[in-house]
Amino acid sequence: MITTQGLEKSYKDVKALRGLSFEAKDGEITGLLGPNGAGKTTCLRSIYGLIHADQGTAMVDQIDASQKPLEVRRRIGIFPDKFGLQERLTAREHIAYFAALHGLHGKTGAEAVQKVIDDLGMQDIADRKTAGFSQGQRMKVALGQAIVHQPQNLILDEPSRGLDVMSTRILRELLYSLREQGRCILFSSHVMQEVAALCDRVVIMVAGQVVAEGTPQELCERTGQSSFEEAFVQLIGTEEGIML
Ligand SMILES: Nc1ncnc2c1ncn2[C@@H]1O[C@H](COP(=O)(O)OP(=O)(O)OP(=O)(O)O)[C@@H](O)[C@H]1O
Repeated sequence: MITTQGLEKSYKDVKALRGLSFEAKDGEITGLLGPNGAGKTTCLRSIYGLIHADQGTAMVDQIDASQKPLEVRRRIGIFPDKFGLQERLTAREHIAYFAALHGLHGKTGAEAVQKVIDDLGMQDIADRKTAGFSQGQRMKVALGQAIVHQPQNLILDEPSRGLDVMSTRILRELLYSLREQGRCILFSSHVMQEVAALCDRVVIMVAGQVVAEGTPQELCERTGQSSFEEAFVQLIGTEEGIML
C-alpha cells in the first residue's frame, strides 16, 4: 500500500507538489493521471525516496520513504520506461543481476529468478541472448527485473509510452495477474484511455494537487458525464497536456 499525505516539493520557484494526498491500495491498480508538469514524476520519486519532499510524508506499507528509503525500496519494484538490455546476456542473466542487487544470491537467487520466469511465461526465451528480442519480450525482461525480489508494490511511470499494441496487451495482462496476487500497482500516465481501461481507481492531479479521485465510473457519475473523457475535462478544466 502506498500513501502520500500533504506532500510538498518546490524546485526553486516552481511548486511541483502542493499538498498531495492520496492512497493506492493493495489488490488494486491505481492510475495517477494528470497533464504534463502536474507533478506525477516528482510524486513517484518522493515515494521511492529519490527526492526529499519539503513537507508531508510518502509511506510504503506504513514505512516512511524519507526515513527508511532502503527498506521502502525493497518493497517496491520499478518498471522502467526504457528497457536497456545487454544484447550478449540472456533474459535469465538480466533478471539474476537484479536479484543479486537485492541480495538474492546462490540457490535463493536462482529460485527467485526461476519463479519470475515461470510467472511471466518466459520459459521459451529465458536462456536466449536478448539480441533481437521483440518489444514484448524486452518488456517481460524489464518487468522480471522489477519484480524478482517479489515487491508488494509496483510503480510504473508512463508505462505504455512507446509500446506497440501487442506489448501493451502483454503488460496489461501481467498487471492484472499481479493485482490478483494482491499487489499494489501505481502508475502515472497522461493517456486517458489507458487509465480508464486499466485502473480500478484514478487519482487526478493538476498542478501538484489531487483534484478528484475514484473509479472511472464514480468520476463520470460525479460530473454527470457519460464518458470518462468528458468527466476528466470537466474535472481539470482543460484538455491541455492530455492524450486521449
Ligand atoms: N529537477 C527539476 N528542476 C526544476 N524543475 C523541475 C525538476 N523536476 C521537475 N520540475 C518541474 O516540476 C513540475 C512537475 O514536474 P514533473 O516531472 O513531476 O511532472 P509530470 O506530471 O511527471 O510531467 P510529465 O507528464 O510531463 O512527465 C514541472 O513544472 C517541472 O518543470
